[in-house]
This record gives sequence, C-alpha cells and structure tokens, in this order.
Amino acid sequence: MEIFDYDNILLLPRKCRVESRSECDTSVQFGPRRFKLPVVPANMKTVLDEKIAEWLAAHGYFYVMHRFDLDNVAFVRRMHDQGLFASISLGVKAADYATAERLAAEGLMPEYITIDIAHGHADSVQRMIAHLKQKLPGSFIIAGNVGTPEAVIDLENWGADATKVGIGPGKVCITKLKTGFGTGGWQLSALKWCARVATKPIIADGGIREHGDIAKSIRFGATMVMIGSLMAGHEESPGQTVEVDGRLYKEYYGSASDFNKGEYKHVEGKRILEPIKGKLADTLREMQEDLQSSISYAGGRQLMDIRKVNYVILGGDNAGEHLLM
Ligand SMILES: NC(=O)C1=CN([C@@H]2O[C@H](COP(=O)(O)OP(=O)(O)OC[C@H]3O[C@@H](n4cnc5c(N)ncnc54)[C@H](OP(=O)(O)O)[C@@H]3O)[C@@H](O)[C@H]2O)C=CC1
Ligand SMILES: Nc1nc2c(ncn2[C@@H]2O[C@H](COP(=O)(O)O)[C@@H](O)[C@H]2O)c(=O)[nH]1
Repeated sequence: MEIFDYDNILLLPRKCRVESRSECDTSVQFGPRRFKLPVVPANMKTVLDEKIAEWLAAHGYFYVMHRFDLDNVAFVRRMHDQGLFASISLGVKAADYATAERLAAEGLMPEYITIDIAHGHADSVQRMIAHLKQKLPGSFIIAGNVGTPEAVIDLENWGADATKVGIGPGKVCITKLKTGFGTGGWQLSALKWCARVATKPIIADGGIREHGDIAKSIRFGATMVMIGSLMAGHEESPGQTVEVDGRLYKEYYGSASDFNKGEYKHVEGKRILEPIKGKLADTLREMQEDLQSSISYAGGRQLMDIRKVNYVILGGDNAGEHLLM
C-alpha cells in the first residue's frame, strides 16, 4: 500500500477547459442538500457556536454543531423556527439517547445528525444508528470517526448514510502520541484506502493545513472535508482571545482535551493558540476561489472532475508518478 499525506502529494494538471475560473462550480450535494463548498468547520467548541452555525446555514454552507454544553433540542427548534436546516452532533451515552427521544417526541427531525466519538468502529455506534433510524428516520446520519476500510464497511452496513474518516490527524490531537494508533501522518492515503470500499459519502476529517489540501481530499475520495484549525482563530470564533507580545490569538483546543472535558481523564487533545486571521466569510471566499482554481487545473468544470487527475508522490519509498489507466 502507498503511504502518503497532504504534504507529499501533488496533483497533475490537465488541459484547461474553461475561459475563467468563475466557470468552475465548487458546489457539492451532500445528503438532502447542496452546499457551496465541500467544506465543514469541525464540530468543536472553539470552532463554531450557534451564531456561526446560523450564519453558515443561512449562507449555503454545511455545518455540524458541536455537542458540548448545548441543548440540542432547543438548537434544532431555533434553527427550524428560522427556516434553517439543523445539523447536530450526538455521542452514544444515555443523555444522547434521551436527546433523540425528546426530538422525536417534539416532532423535531434534524436534517443531519453526526454520531461523533473517538473510536467510531464500535457496537455503541451500531446501537445509536439503529436507534436514530427508528426514532428520527428522516435524518441523514453521519457516523465516525474511523480509519480503516473494515470500519467504513461496518458503519455503512449498520445504516450510516455517510462516514467520517480520521483518527488522530488533527492539529490539536495527541492520540498518536498517547495511544500509538491512528491515521496521523498518513491521513490522505488512509482516506484513499477507505474510499475504495465506500459506497456512501466520506467526510475526510483532520489534517487540512492548506487550502490545496481540500482538492487533494476530493481527489482521494472525500465528498466533504472537515476542518478545525484553519476555521478556528477568526474574529468571530468562539475561543478566548489571548494577547502575546502585542499579537492577538484565539485559543483552539481538542474536544478530548482537559480544556473541553473539564477534567484530566482519557485526554487525547491539547490547546494551542491560533493567530487571529480576519473574518470567517473571507476565508470561505478565498477557499472557494482556490478550489475553483483547483478545478480548472484539473481540466474540469465541476468539483468531482478533480477525481480524474493523476498525481505524484514526492520523496520517500513510494515516490513517483501515478497515472490513472
Ligand atoms: N478524530 C479523532 O482522532 C478523535 C476525536 N476525538 C473527539 O473528542 C470528542 C470526545 O470523544 P469521546 O471521548 O469518544 O466522546 P465521549 O466522551 O462522549 O465518549 C463516547 C463513548 O465512547 C467511549 N469511548 C471513547 N473512546 C473509546 C475507546 N477508545 N474505546 C472504547 N470506548 C471509547 C466512552 O467511554 P469511556 O470514556 O468510559 O471510555 C463513551 O462511552 C469527540 O468529539 C471526538 O470526535 C477524540 C479523540 C480522537
Ligand atoms: N485526537 C483528537 N482529535 C480531535 C480532538 N478534538 C478534535 N479532534 C479532531 O480533529 C479534527 C480537526 O482537525 P484539524 O487538523 O483540522 O485541526 C476534528 O474534526 C476532530 O476530528 C481531540 O481532542 N483529540
């Protein structure tokens, strides 16, 4: 198996088929809706809050609200009252079952539910998918996180409508160091490996450091890309603002960090400071422009044309050119 990651792959251009990059369409169908970009901010407390979720939904972007210190039922009700789609996260504990029961009892059907736990290839996830399919049959269920084809096959067979791939490639992740497991350092080839068996959409989660990594994720099988650190550190980001030597930073911490958990138990995440980088809307606009360029370099007009390109692996044992035959 080829082992590579975002920083040692380059995609190869094909003859341009557009007169202007503005002709390139970055939109993507994901579940019941179409979104402007194949990008979703990570469902983390220092990446988005309810206000950002509302703004994203109202402006044609996908979002997944985090599940920490939040009344999910009130959130879904508020989004629906405003005519916006609801996309929530759940775990697999008793409180999460209770949330699903309350939503069903109130007739509130979130358009998207993400079952989001560290080790998503688990019986607990199978049980939760079955429960959600029974109680909230109209919701599109995303399940994760996983890092192997076997896990993708199981989650799909258990009823997940999409899977989320990425164990430990995140910027504030310390899973690799603390446990010795994960896709950190080879997330892109793990994605390729998983995508080969997937029959439903994959969200590539973690490890995106540059805008070009979005196109690389699409090339290797993602339909959607989940991004934490690049989406954190904006003026409107919920993290605390910190001044260091006259420069302003926003905190960004892992969902499995002691900062998020409130205690030091099973910690697999850390806290860092992200330099403040302006407004989220400007980052999303730049991502869209960069992705339009990617589509044009792919010789395409639509996002999925990126899947048709060849690539090279730079350096290492797998170095070389890889042609689609
Ligand atoms: N993508 C990634 O690499 C990672 C992401 N995270 C994120 O951190 C947040 C918290 O995750 P998580 O701790 O799972 O959430 P929860 O604290 O809600 O735990 C979910 C359930 O899964 C159990 N669990 C967690 N990890 C394992 C494991 N390795 N083996 C068996 N059971 C496990 C927990 O039990 P118990 O605690 O008793 O074991 C609990 O019952 C999530 O948002 C998750 O996505 C966390 C780590 C890695
Ligand atoms: N191992 C851990 N992974 C975590 C934690 N909190 C979040 N995450 C994952 O990281 C991505 C974001 O990655 P980035 O590289 O874009 O910053 C996020 O979507 C989660 O899957 C954690 O505490 N530990």
